[in-house]
Amino acid sequence: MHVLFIVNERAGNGKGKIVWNRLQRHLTIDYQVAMTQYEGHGQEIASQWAQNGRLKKLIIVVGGDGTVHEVVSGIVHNDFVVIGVISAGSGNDFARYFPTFQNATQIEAYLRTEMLERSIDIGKLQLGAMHHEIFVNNAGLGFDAYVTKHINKSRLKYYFNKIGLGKLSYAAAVVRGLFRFTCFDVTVYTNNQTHQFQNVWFVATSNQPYFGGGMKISPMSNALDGKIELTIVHNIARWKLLLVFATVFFEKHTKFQEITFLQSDQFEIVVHAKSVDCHTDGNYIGEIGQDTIVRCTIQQQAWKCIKLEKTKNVISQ
Ligand SMILES: Nc1ncnc2c1ncn2[C@@H]1O[C@H](COP(=O)(O)OP(=O)(O)OP(=O)(O)O)[C@@H](O)[C@H]1O
Repeated sequence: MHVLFIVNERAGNGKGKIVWNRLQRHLTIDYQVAMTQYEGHGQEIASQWAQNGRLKKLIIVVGGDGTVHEVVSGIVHNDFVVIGVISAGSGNDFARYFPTFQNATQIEAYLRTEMLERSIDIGKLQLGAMHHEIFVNNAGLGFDAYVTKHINKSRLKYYFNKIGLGKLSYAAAVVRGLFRFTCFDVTVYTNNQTHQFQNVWFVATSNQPYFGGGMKISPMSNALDGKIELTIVHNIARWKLLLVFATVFFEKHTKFQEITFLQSDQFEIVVHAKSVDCHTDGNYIGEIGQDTIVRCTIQQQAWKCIKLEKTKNVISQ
């Protein structure tokens, strides 16, 4: 099997480089490696390499959720490529649910044995008539995307990262956002029903349970079931929203009446606001305008992930 490592050295505030340096010292297999040089490069590398012949191939991503998102975007619906991941990001929600490699020994053992794989669903967001994006883990409209946008722009991120306190820039952006963010109204159409929500903080669309770096926001999500779950946080006081963020780590947030969960294989979400921020898998993708129709669908068994026999990850059980 041909093996390509796609490495984002910048992932996890430089963790990608450290993890790759350590990993490559222990690799004894034949492999190719490509370093991502800019945003979107992971998708370009993966799609070019995947076109190359009809032999089975393994791409191992060294990076975080954003890099996995790009690479899977590049190979979706390609039957010859299997994806493995070595986590080196900040949030690493992918690794909390899907099986991942931990070291070179495990990669080499995988290549020596049956090389099991599993076909996984992917979410798709169609934003208006033109733009569409996939999501491996989740996508979001509203507060979480707003926070992501401000972290990306923030000078604080640069300084905090320099002194190894990258997570503080996230906390600072959340607190700032709590006071500045403007809520919006949303209409959701699904299964011949219409749901109206006022004063919405965010709408998360999930293919797997984890979100935002370890929050199990959508406990019923399953990346094999052909369904997407929507989590809508609405009409909630600022202080109570903080409580939601605190309780979500213990799955107690499901008791709040201000959180609505919906499940289906397709949704139409219409945002009633001048502009609302969006992300897919934590990558900021821009703003949508007043009354844009966001169509969210699921494509079943759209890409292949490694299957490991002995792992604690949910999807392997
Ligand atoms: N050489 C590069 N320079 C700058 N940005 C890059 C480079 N290579 C990749 N990127 C971008 O870096 C972004 C962040 O990477 P990634 O999501 O893997 O790390 P992370 O944000 O630390 O982890 P997580 O998403 O798990 O929190 C990706 O969306 C990708 O587009």
